[in-house]
Amino acid sequence: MSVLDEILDGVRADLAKRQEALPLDRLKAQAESAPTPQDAEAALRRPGVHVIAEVKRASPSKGPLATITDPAALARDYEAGGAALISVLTEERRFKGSLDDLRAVHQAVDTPLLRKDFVVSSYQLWEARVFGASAVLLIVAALPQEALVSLVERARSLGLMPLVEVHDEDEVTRAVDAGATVIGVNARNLKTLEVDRDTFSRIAPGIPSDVVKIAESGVRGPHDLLAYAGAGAGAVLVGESLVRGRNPREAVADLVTAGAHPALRDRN
Ligand SMILES: O=C(O)c1ccccc1NCC(=O)[C@H](O)[C@H](O)COP(=O)(O)O
Repeated sequence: MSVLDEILDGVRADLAKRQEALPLDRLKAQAESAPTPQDAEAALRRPGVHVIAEVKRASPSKGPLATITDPAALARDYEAGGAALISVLTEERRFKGSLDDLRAVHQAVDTPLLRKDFVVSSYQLWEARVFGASAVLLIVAALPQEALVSLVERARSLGLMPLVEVHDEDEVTRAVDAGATVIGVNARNLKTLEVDRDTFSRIAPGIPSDVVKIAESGVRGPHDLLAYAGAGAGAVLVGESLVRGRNPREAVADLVTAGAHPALRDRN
């Protein structure tokens, strides 16, 4: 069984418990008083190469990454550094995240939020709405095509931007067929956990030019952002190097400064 399959088993078990505790009709009722999502895609389509900064406590590949006692304070640092989006991991078993983290971050910042999880059901999209997200991650490798198409449509109907994640050319085809307008290329192979930073430059040329391309994983600093930008990325998604670094606000600001270089701002 791959790491991804193990994660998905845990996600389904935890989801079943939440659905039992709060049936969908009651969750939908909560969504009526939920905050209106922001236009996350518009934020990514502004000129320049953008930074999506991630609240990431732990990972299957590295175990605990940082003691994040106050995710809201970390998110405020990310916002002050200029992040275009903030990603909040809500998977509990392997990443030690939670929907409470998402809510706490939503109450602390105005930046649009990405719910980063392993979405297998529209129930999780409703949760994302209720807890303050403006975007959700949909991982092609985790979903049959019919479910992917349906979740892309449902996310949009709820006002959430679907960020569709791929790792190879076949998955790009599936993402485009599902109607994705924002595609993330993950340098991390979710089955082996290996990070190969060349994945983006190999795969990105096959993604239609009108799609926002996000390079995910393995960004250590501005030099990696510039390399991804050179291969066509419109944004980078960064977790580990920010939560492990000494000053997350400065680290985000350094990336944002690199992404705002006139040569990158003027190319769109
Ligand atoms: O981070 C992991 O080990 C991992 C393992 C299995 C599935 C997903 C995983 N990570 C999710 C991500 O895509 C990253 O959190 C995100 O791209 C940021 O990556 P990094 O900057 O390398 O922390």
